[in-house]
Amino acid sequence: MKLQYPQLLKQQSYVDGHWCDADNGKQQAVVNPANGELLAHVPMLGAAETQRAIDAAQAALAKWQALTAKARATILHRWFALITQHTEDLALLMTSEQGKPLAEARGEVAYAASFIEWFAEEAKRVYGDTIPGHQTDKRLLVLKQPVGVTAAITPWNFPAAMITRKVAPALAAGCCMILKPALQTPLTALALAQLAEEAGVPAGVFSVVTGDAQSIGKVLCDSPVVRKLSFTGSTAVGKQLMAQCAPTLKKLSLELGGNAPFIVFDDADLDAAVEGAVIAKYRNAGQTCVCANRIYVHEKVYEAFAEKLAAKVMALKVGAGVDDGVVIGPLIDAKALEKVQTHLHDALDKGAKLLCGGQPLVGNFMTPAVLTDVTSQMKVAHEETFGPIAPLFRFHDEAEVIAMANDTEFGLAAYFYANNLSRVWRVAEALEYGMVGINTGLISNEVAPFGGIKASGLGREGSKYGIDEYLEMKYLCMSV
Ligand SMILES: NC(=O)c1ccc[n+]([C@@H]2O[C@H](COP(=O)([O-])OP(=O)(O)OC[C@H]3O[C@@H](n4cnc5c(N)ncnc54)[C@H](O)[C@@H]3O)[C@@H](O)[C@H]2O)c1
Ligand SMILES: O=C[C@H](O)CS(=O)(=O)O
Repeated sequence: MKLQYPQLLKQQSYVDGHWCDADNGKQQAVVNPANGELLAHVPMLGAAETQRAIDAAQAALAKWQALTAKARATILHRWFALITQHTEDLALLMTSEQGKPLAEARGEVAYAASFIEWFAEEAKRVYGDTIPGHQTDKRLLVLKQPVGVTAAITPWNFPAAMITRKVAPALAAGCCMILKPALQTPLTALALAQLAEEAGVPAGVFSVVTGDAQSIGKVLCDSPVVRKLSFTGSTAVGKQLMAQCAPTLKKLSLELGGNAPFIVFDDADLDAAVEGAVIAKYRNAGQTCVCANRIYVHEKVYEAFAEKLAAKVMALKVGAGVDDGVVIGPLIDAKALEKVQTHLHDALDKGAKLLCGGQPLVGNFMTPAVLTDVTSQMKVAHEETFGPIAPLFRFHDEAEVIAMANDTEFGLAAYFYANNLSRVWRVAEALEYGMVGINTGLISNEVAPFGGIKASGLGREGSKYGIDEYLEMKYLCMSV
């Protein structure tokens, strides 16, 4: 992996402004999911080092939150500029450790940077309120103040954006943050820390602790100094962390699993719907929390849609993310591939038909698949597949498909294609999800509130709402 700026390949954790190894010298290998190549080693930090990161954050907090919002914004804008300047290196690091095609990795770097730019400006708009007094001698005010020391635990599928979507609002609000990135993708996180240090983020304000998830997570959850935890990952782990945070009553943001329905009505623009389905289904090889997990197509257009989708899917090039023209990279590991194959064969065993793809290739690769005649009896209907399989279900009317779309514990994202305006409003309001894409398969950006309901989590990231997750409200009642 040849970087233009070799200082971005970090093989140490970043605690209290210092690059460090684990106290016991333990390390974890980082491998390329496309070919199993050893990329680097990172330290396996544990409880003691995590506690030091918390202590450093507590020590740095007063000075950091005392800066003006503009002063914090200036540092964040410098961080944004450095990330943008080093896009190629960050994209190569990301593709090497996570597998996504370079074009997607470049896009994620820009997406990740956009949260820093957005919250640099939001920092200056943390407004409070004055409230008309309830008595003539009272003056009432509301202040917004930073939560304090915060922690973040992030997944492997978006190694940059899931981090900046947390760190940016935290630092903008005047908080400090300790981050534990996924073990599979620490290099991108450490490179972001290198650039944060170069941008002038003071020691202790932002630390990156790589290592054993359970022991690091326990220290972060148990510490009364840590006043907030922001987690992105599976619903199962999210529930566990929520329970671990209960004794210290932390503020929580949970961005969890999904099971997105993608509905094609009979009045949809079929070519647009196919284009949207390809993006919503196969982005990041289907390893995205907002991926279309179930595709419902009206019986009148089912065959035409299936044929058009299969033609597009068969043209998607599969291969290593660094290779030209590759659209579908490897899955993150053999276990992920096995789960996707299990979903595929479960559906086939229960009567689904394979229109194209589905073949496992050498290593963690498989060809993107389209399944037809899928029913609610199959695993793909109820579990998050997290891979490149498009299961097509038939439906006959609006009420039926709304009921099927909502028949899940999850509530993150949903999509539908239709042109009748009354139907668009009816369906948008009836879908039980935090986010709904209408005639589009790509909804994620820094300006809109990202998040879900039910088993998909709590809170929102990005948008004007995202910084509230890192603020506390204080009411002042003043006698005059
Ligand atoms: N809602 C969203 O915005 C969003 C975004 C990306 C991924 N996800 C979800 O994440 C899942 C895939 O990502 P994943 O496999 O990394 O999820 P995961 O839950 O296995 O891991 C997520 C993070 O939690 C850590 N972790 C795991 N067990 C832990 C524990 N006991 N204590 C502390 N930390 C622990 C992991 O090391 C990793 O850093 C999918 O369900 C996907 O839908 C959701
Ligand atoms: O996996 C889900 C992430 O949130 C990715 S994105 O925000 O939808 O790009």
